[in-house]
Amino acid sequence: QFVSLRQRILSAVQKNATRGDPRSVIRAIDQFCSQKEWAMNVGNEKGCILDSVVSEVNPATVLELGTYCGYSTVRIASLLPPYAKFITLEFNPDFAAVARQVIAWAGLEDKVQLVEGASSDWIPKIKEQFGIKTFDLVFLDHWKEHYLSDTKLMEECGLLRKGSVLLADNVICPGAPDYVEYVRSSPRYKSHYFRSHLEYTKAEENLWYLGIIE
Ligand SMILES: O=C(NCCCOCn1ccc2cnccc21)c1cc(-c2ccc(F)cc2)cc(O)c1O
Ligand SMILES: [Mg+2]
Repeated sequence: QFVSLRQRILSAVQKNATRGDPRSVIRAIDQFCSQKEWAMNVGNEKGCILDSVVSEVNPATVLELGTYCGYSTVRIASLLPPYAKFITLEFNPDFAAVARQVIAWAGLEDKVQLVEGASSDWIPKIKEQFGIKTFDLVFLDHWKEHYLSDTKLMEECGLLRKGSVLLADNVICPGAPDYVEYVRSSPRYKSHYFRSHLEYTKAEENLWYLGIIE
């Protein structure tokens, strides 16, 4: 009977990765998606850039918008200090169900809080629900047309501070032109991009790095 792509990704992890070994989980997903079927994980090339930003920021609080199968969630969680608080938000319950199992296979379920729902509903509730003042790092990888509105919403909710870093995937493909235009022209942000490629392809892509300067 029909097995969804997300289920095939989970099976590839359970078959080829070692329980409790995040790197083997990442490798298993990348092998499956480069050899068998494309999927919208951030991928290894952009993933290495993500790793370097997480290591440099060394965040105590992280928000990820867009869990999907948990690939970037595992990459980020495996680099966080023990006291860190990491919230990842997924809209699609089927993706969230797979992500929970991928995160658990990596042995990182205690490092991550996976929340199901829409960013516009959850962002205003994060402070009281999770006892978080501001985020040191935000990884945007959800609906591209919500990057700008959600960044403004995070500002309004006081979730960002001077020094907060926002990292956005897919600013070229599928693209978030209004977001790029807004942050580039705003004096509040210092922004630059890391040249890369769309996951598992040769198509040009950038990871858009954004530092809040005031
Ligand atoms: O669409 C993409 N991601 C978003 C998923 C839905 O996110 C929904 N979603 C997740 C939390 C969440 C919270 N609130 C609202 C919506 C919320 C996405 C798409 C592509 C892509 C590139 C080329 C193509 F030909 C086709 C697709 C690549 C990527 O790397 C992506 O990330
Ligand atoms: Mg993406």
